[in-house]
Amino acid sequence: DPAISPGETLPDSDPSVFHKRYLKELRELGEGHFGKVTLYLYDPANDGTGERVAVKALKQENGHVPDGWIKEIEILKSLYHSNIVKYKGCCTEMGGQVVQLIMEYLPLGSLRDYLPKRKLGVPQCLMFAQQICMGMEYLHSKRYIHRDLAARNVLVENDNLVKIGDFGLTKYIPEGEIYYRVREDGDSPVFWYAIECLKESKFSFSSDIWSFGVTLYEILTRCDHRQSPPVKFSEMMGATQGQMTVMVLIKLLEKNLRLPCPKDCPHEVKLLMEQCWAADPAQRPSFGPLIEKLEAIRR
Ligand SMILES: C=Cc1cc(F)c(CN2CC[C@](CC#N)(n3cc(C(N)=O)c(NC(=O)OC)n3)[C@H](F)C2)cc1O
Repeated sequence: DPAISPGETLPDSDPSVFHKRYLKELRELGEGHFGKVTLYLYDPANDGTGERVAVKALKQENGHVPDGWIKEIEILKSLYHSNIVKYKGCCTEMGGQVVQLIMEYLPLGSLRDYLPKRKLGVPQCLMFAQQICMGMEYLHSKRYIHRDLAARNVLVENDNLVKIGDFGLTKYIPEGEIYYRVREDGDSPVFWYAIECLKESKFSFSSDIWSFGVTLYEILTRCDHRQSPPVKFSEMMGATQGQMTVMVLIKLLEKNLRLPCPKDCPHEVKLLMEQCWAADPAQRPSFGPLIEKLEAIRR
């Protein structure tokens, strides 16, 4: 007897397996040091009725898949939270020598694309900030540190929902450890880095809190380019070049200079940002208490 009876269809293959031949490139969404994110239509019926997906791919590695890349895919695959972008699957090529990460597509893009156009009020900005804290609290609960929290990596689903959208620098912190040590790489987001990251490349849950403070600053400036952290810090530092920048930035932070308070920033929010930027990592709040504080302020 046939494997399946006439009229019966084969159960759909694994929905997390995406076939290269059905991925139709639409446009590039972003470019990173190690690869890029591209918008595709996944159209197996080949009639344009498919769904749009965001595909992250590494720049062509010579034949082998870096284990850090597999780690990033495994991390996103293991995360289920309303404030974290959804993993959809993978597309493998050349017998697994190239693996692409397939995620849900959020057409409104990142906070940096969205906020300058939408002119939201402070309560809505604080709601977004609170949702970032919820996603980050969940990430930390699984002992991951993000290491690249910034408005450019937060996606907008709609006027009431944002999601952390990229985990390119996320690392696991083993039980009993506090810090993750890395060698510096070229284009680190130094203006989002805590002082101990700049000085000793020591990343921790507390250094994510510092980056959240910078992200909150960005949200309150509505991601106005003229007030962006690189622009603002460069004004405070005067013109610098290359490695000098980090040294001058460290000096400035050691003198307890910080990003200025955005114009319509409530006083309690200013205090909250300054706590996130405490020189001593142990003095910084964690994401749970930040959620409560933001709840109290925005209500
Ligand atoms: C290989 C490493 C690497 C490559 C990169 F390009 C980037 C930078 N990239 C991150 C993903 C990005 C921003 C976020 N979050 N984004 C995701 C979506 C989505 N899922 O819909 C989206 N949507 C959108 O723009 O709609 C108009 N943007 C945007 F592509 C920038 C970071 C990296 O580590």
